[in-house]
Amino acid sequence: MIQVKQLQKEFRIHQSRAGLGGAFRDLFSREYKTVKAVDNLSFTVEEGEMFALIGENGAGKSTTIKMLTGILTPSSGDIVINGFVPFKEREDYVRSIGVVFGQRSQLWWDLSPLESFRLLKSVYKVDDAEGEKWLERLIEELDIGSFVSQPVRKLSLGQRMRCEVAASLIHKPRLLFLDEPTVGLDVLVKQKIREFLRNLNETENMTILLTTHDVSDIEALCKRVLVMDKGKLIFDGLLSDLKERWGNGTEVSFQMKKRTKASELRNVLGDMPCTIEQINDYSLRVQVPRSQEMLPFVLSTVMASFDVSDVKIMETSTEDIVRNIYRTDGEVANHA
Ligand SMILES: Nc1ncnc2c1ncn2[C@@H]1O[C@H](COP(=O)(O)OP(=O)(O)OP(=O)(O)O)[C@@H](O)[C@H]1O
Repeated sequence: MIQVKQLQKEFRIHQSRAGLGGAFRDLFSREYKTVKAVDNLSFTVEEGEMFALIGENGAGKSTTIKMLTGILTPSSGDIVINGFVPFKEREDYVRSIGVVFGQRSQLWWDLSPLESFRLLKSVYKVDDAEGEKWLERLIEELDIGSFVSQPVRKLSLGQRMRCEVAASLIHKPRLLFLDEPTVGLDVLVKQKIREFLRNLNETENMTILLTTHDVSDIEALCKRVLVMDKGKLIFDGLLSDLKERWGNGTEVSFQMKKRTKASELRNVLGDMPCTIEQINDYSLRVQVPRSQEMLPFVLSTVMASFDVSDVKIMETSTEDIVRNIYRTDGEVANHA
């Protein structure tokens, strides 16, 4: 579905000189700096994959999405998506993709989403009977029926975002790009959008690419993750591998029925390489290393030896993982 080979994008940025004299000199000769926003990016994606592109601010995610959607022309390298070269065959290509930019709207502000949907239907020349059935399904699954006839400017962010997702899918594309689709939304709306996307991927085999800063988006939706840093791809693989290699392990909190000291827990866990922290007289936190087999052992040993009233298991967040990758970025280049 997607083939990207040695993709590069450079921007030439004007450098302003300092002070009044500098501004005066700028009038006659300008200084420029070249920024490599995307640097030698290569990856392939099969039809029906749902994957995430992550990285810190300025890593090059938006520039990549803009090249993949045909908005920007690469400085060099190749992109072939669904048989099209995006920036060369834009008109035909955009009929096969849907795009949601979390920060920008594709709905008409003074019209209702429903009117925008109808306009988009005629822009994309969507077949009427089938298109209407598809639209009904989008309205139902995104649960937007109760406000789809109100002007967009009167909708809340969460309501509008669900309408944006519907608008991007009016022409039933094979591929959907979402740039920060859940930014600023509350938990319930996030959940609704995620559920919808999962269902779309399963029932329509739609290929979905997501960029996000919200780690729970990735955990809920994607097995595969691409991590970018300073324009380069530094990891391409399973989220589970990413966690195994760069995660901090698992944190388990035990709430005890009786007063329990960290030293008592240490006695039963023996030489197990985990750290134990006393939270208060009745609760303790155990940091279990990455190895998968250790967690069941810690849980069963502690439960068998103490009167435990509650247990909470917390996995390392993907944000921690990305931070860990950045700390060792010299080493990770080999894993992309
Ligand atoms: N139109 C442009 N002109 C000049 N430089 C640009 C332009 N667009 C992006 N850049 C630069 O390219 C680099 C990558 O930017 P990009 O927006 O792709 O990052 P990002 O990973 O999407 O970041 P964020 O998470 O903040 O959106 C940055 O250094 C940015 O300043």
